[in-house]
Amino acid sequence: MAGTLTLEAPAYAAPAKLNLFLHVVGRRADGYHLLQTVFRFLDFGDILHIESRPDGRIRLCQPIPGVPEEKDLCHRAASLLKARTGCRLGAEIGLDKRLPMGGGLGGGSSDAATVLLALNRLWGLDLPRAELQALGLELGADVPVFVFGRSAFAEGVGERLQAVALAPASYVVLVPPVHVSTPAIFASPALTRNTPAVKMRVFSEGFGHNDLEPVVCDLYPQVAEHLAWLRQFGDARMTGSGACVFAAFPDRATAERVFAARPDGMNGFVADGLDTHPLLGWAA
Ligand SMILES: C[C@@](CO)(OP(=O)(O)O)[C@H](O)COP(=O)(O)OP(=O)(O)OC[C@H]1O[C@@H](n2ccc(N)nc2=O)[C@H](O)[C@@H]1O
Ligand SMILES: Nc1ncnc2c1ncn2[C@@H]1O[C@H](COP(=O)(O)OP(=O)(O)O)[C@@H](O)[C@H]1O
Repeated sequence: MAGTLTLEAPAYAAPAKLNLFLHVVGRRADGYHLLQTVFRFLDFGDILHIESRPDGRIRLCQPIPGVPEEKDLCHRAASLLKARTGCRLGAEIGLDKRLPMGGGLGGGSSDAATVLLALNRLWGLDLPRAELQALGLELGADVPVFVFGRSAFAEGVGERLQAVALAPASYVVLVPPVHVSTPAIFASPALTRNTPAVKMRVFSEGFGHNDLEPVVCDLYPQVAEHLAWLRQFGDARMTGSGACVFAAFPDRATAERVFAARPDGMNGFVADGLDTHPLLGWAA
């Protein structure tokens, strides 16, 4: 890895998430949408290398092309934690970006949560999980669930979280070659915002739908095409505000077989669902 990170710099996982369903149940006075969703983590994601720096500087070894350093969610997470705690230490952060950006897989949010969890310990801060979740919410609506660390039913804008048990599953995830703007989809007049709210005790596979999906499919026919292909094999859905689509399979071999049958030029990956975030034990 380039930069000044030592070869021993430990690696921290930043898993992808799927929204198994995503209902828009209302709108807040500030324009943000009230959602109901179930988040599931995957055993595929970005990898971060993080070390504490004694000089107080926060430095990204390999900034993402096109994302200014001060806007990068890793940098913003470290800066926010430092500012709120008055910590004098800094951080050296290397990011091995594997997740497509703006794909609805929560890559940037997951990176931010991993930085919060890792630096909380590396800087010896010992903030409780709930405080890290609240800091995460200032960075983005999807950050708290990654700090929460368990498969979750989420409400509000994603900050009210309740753990749910999910059956083991392997997922085929397809990555259509388009970049969907989350604000543009939420702002669309075509978006329905009145799916009735549900109470969730147990999640059953196949429940619900994604209210953002028809809006994205209208604007980006490639997303509709990827969904149509995957629907030959299972209950395919879009995750988040897209563009990625996924379907669940009971075992890895079946998922691998479906993925191998995809047409030339269709990209994606196969991943297993996780029950807990790899850094779950890093906050109390
Ligand atoms: C749709 C979801 C579902 O998990 O995922 P992604 O597709 O982004 O992964 C999230 O709610 C996205 O969360 P996140 O990506 O953190 O969004 P933010 O940066 O907080 O918001 C981007 C913009 O989208 C709109 N927005 C976002 C969330 C929400 N509940 N209502 C909104 O109206 C707002 O215009 C906001 O300025
Ligand atoms: N570390 C980061 N990784 C990914 N995206 C980032 C990061 N920091 C800032 N961003 C910005 O956040 C946007 C959303 O990225 P991402 O979280 O990957 O998508 P999504 O919210 O659709 O799952 C990107 O288009 C990018 O401009």
